[in-house]
Amino acid sequence: MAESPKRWKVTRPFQLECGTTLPELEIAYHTYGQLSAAGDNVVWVCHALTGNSEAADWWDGLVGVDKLFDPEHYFIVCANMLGSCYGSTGPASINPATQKPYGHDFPLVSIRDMIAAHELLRVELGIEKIQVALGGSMGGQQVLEWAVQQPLVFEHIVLLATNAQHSPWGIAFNESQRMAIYADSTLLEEGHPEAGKKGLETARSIAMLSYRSYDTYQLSQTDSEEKLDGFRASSYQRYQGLKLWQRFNVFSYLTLSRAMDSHNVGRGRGGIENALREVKANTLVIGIETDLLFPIREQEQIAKGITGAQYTMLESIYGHDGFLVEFQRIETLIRQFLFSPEAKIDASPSPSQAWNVSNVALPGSEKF
Ligand SMILES: CC(=O)SCCNC(=O)CCNC(=O)[C@H](O)C(C)(C)COP(=O)(O)OP(=O)(O)OC[C@H]1O[C@@H](n2cnc3c(N)ncnc32)[C@H](O)[C@@H]1OP(=O)(O)O
Ligand SMILES: N[C@@H](CCO)C(=O)O
Repeated sequence: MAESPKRWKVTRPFQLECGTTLPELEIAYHTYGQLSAAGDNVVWVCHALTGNSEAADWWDGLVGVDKLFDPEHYFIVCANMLGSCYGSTGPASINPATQKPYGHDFPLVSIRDMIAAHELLRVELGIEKIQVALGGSMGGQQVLEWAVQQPLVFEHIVLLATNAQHSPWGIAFNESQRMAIYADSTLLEEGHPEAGKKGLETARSIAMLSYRSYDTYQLSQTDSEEKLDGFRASSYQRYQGLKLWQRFNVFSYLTLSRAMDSHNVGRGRGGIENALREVKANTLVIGIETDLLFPIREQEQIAKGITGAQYTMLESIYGHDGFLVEFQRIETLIRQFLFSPEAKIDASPSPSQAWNVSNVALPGSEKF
């Protein structure tokens, strides 16, 4: 990370939905800009599974000087989610009871627990209203859950490539990744320098198949010469696994994938439709045509359930990861939603474009 997050320690016990209590809580977060005297310039970004609180880094097309969310005008907050490994309390944190990292003993956390932590921080920062909250994937799950819980806090929400309840399909992907992690016999080996490495690498490789699409692989990983073995797509899978291992904690990965599975805004609220009716924010829902993991019918369901919500679909070859990559087109959609609300964003998906594959360059494709 280019800039270290701020850290706020909550020294009282933090009750989790599963019934366990964390004796204390630390929240790592970034802020950009200043809260206005009227408190009317807050933008809150929720990051996705392996993201962090440095929104101006991983979403630099949207957050930063001269960007849509410019710190000159907005007070932008992004907090590392509970259970992650980028500064907030998670499996890599020291368990006060043992004075050792929680590791595999870290309790089950839910999306609602993450929102409880965000809520503590919101109050600590003196924020009463959030003008715009936005997030994709697991970040969108958090924003939606929060807007259901605290309808009066939010003016606008933007939900990208997300859902109201994590699907059996999504849970199955997550379980397959957890199976890969547990199949690595080094995972719980104390003192092993690379405990869980092979498992996490394999999990990321499986996950990539759900984040991209046939066309992304076709475009970036087609071999230029005929061969029997040693294909580009194979080395890409291995590299993506290694890259995650180098920046992530395997126990956080297990924790966060379980938290994602727990997501259901309808739980204990009489179902999803009832829950979505609670949302009062002006809402924009963005789906990605090629998203295999959170198919667009999930975003259509959210948009149909929230009164007055607008829905639009992005045509993109990036699949689910499009919410991290297609920031220019996302910026245009959000700008229109926020500043030209009278020009309704087209809610009906337009017919698919035929992609001219030779014209599309993917990051990294030139190197292999
Ligand atoms: C500390 C941190 O970095 S946290 C960063 C914040 N992270 C997040 O917010 C999580 C979400 N982000 C992501 O998931 C990703 O970063 C994305 C989706 C935005 C982009 O994914 P990327 O992996 O960067 O892009 P892509 O899939 O095109 O892969 C490019 C990489 O694969 C490499 N690559 C491409 N083809 C091959 C191949 N055949 N074999 C081996 N490596 C390959 C490229 O050289 C490039 O490597 P680099 O990342 O070291 O430069
Ligand atoms: N690429 C994203 C996918 C999950 O939305 C991540 O690693 O967080």
